[in-house]
Amino acid sequence: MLHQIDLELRAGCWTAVVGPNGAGKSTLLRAIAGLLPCSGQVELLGRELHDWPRQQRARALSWLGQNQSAADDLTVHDVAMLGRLPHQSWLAPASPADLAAVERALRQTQAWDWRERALGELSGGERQRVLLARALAVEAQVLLMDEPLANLDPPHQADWLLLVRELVAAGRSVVSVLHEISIALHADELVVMRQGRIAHHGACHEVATQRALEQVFEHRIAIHALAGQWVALPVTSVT
Ligand SMILES: Nc1ncnc2c1ncn2[C@@H]1O[C@H](COP(=O)(O)OP(=O)(O)OP(=O)(O)O)[C@@H](O)[C@H]1O
Repeated sequence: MLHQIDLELRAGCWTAVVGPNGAGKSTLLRAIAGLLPCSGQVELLGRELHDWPRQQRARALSWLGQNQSAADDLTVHDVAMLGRLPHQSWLAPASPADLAAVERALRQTQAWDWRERALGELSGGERQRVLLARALAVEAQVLLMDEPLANLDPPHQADWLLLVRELVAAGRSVVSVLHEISIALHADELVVMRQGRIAHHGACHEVATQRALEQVFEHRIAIHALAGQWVALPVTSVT
C-alpha cells in the first residue's frame, strides 16, 4: 500500500528506488508500469498512462519484474524474442529488425552463446541475464526494472551498471528497484522509501539524500567515499 505519492521522475536519467523490505518499492514500480489499480494519476512521457494505445505503451515501457516467470522449455532466443511482441503483428514472423534487436540484447547481457538452450537449464544468474535481454529487446524509451541484479555476480552487476549508463547516454530513462545500495549510489537520482511513502527524492551525491538513506535503514548502513565512489557499508558496532 502506498500513501500520498507525488513523484516526478526526470526523463533521460537513471533513478534508483531504495528502502527497507516492505517499504513499497515494488508496489511503486508496478504502479508506474500501470500494473496496479491506483486512485491517483500516473503519466508516462507527459501523457496519462491509460490514454496510451496498448501497443504504443508496450513499445514505450519495458518491464523486468522481480522473480519474473517465463516458460522453462522456451529457448533463450525465444524468450528474448518475447520482448519484440509489441513490435509484431499477430502471427507475423520475426522481422530482420526483430532478429537484430534480439541478437543485440542477448549480446549486451552475454547470453548470445546460450541462445539455443532451454531457459530451464540455466542458473539463476544466467536466467536473469536472459530476462534482462528480453526487457532490452523491447528497445523502449523507459525501462522499469525490479531487482535487476538478483542472482548476478559482481562482474555482471558491473556490466549492468555500464549498460544502464549506455542506455541513459542514448536518452533512455531507467527506473530500478535495488537492494545493492552501493550500486544504487551510482544512479542520477534516488527515491528513498519507507512504510509506503517517499522519505526523500534527490541526487545521489547530495548529503541530504545520503542521510535519508542511512535513516530509513536505521543507521545500520553508513555511506562513505571510497576510491572515487560512494559506498554503503554495514554498521555492525553497537553504541
Ligand atoms: N499482493 C499483495 N497483497 C497485499 N499486500 C501486498 C501485496 N504485495 C505487497 N504487499 C504489501 O505491500 C507492502 C509493500 O510491498 P512491496 O513488495 O512493494 O515492498 P518492497 O519495498 O518492494 O519490499 P522488498 O524489498 O521486500 O521486495 C508490504 O507490506 C507488502 O506486505
